[in-house]
Amino acid sequence: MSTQATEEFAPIGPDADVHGANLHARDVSAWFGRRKVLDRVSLDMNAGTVTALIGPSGCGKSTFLRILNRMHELVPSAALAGEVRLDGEDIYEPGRRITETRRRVGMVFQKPNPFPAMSIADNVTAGLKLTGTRVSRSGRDELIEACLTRAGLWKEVRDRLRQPGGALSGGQQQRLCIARSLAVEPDVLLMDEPCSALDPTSTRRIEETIAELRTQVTVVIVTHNMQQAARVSQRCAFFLAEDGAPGHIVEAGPTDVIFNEPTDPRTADYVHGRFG
Ligand SMILES: Nc1ncnc2c1ncn2[C@@H]1O[C@H](COP(=O)(O)OP(=O)(O)OP(=O)(O)O)[C@@H](O)[C@H]1O
Repeated sequence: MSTQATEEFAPIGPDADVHGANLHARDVSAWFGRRKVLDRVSLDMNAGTVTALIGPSGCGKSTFLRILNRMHELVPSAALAGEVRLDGEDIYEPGRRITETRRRVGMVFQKPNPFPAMSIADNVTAGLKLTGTRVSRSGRDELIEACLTRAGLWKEVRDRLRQPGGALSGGQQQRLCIARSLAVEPDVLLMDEPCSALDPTSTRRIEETIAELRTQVTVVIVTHNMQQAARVSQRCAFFLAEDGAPGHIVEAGPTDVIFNEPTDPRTADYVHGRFG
């Protein structure tokens, strides 16, 4: 598969104004009860970069993603080892507030999950209460417009901001969830198969949104869709869990290398659809 960047997903120039944080995982292992599901995963996810996590079902991609914003520990039997640094700071350092990490590292899930009865506008600002952020009425309107614009939804909803979020299409709901994540000004946006419940047109729209977000926030995306990984990401990590062993990274690097000249034959077999 060729991974030549199209004009739409062109590389950012050296002078581009890049926001977002650098996220570094070092030797991350994870368990559910006594079962080890991830083994010493190390990965750099840098600002200005969309990093795609790829690999067969059950190899630990979602678990790894959830470790990056401290959601893994919500499962009672879950344990982990290793280090995750957000711009150099250990997010698991004792005493660090989980809410602050979750504000800085947002998450968009597989199934769009807006508050269905809440208005589109209120959905965008729903996260502000959780983070204790206060905004004036005019500031709030500006924030709603800015976030919906960044999520690529503004033009479609600007005349119906008072309508419920649940009245939007699936693809629009997912962009509303992206807008809601952006409202708390995260440094990193984690996306767990954000398009798997969407039709091809909505998928394309979300991919355009990801391309636009790239300079604003560090993006890490789990996807089963190889074309999507090739289209949206600049770096890729291939996860594998072989014969019941815990998941690990076989190979990580620039997306065009992973797709066109990977080092490991298992990577080539996976990206070319020969297994998984
Ligand atoms: N809450 C949980 N309790 C126990 N085991 C779990 C839990 N969540 C995931 N697992 C197990 O951890 C392993 C990794 O799962 P994970 O969902 O991270 O894989 P994945 O690569 O994201 O899979 P998929 O692509 O199918 O979403 C799997 O064996 C799974 O069964």
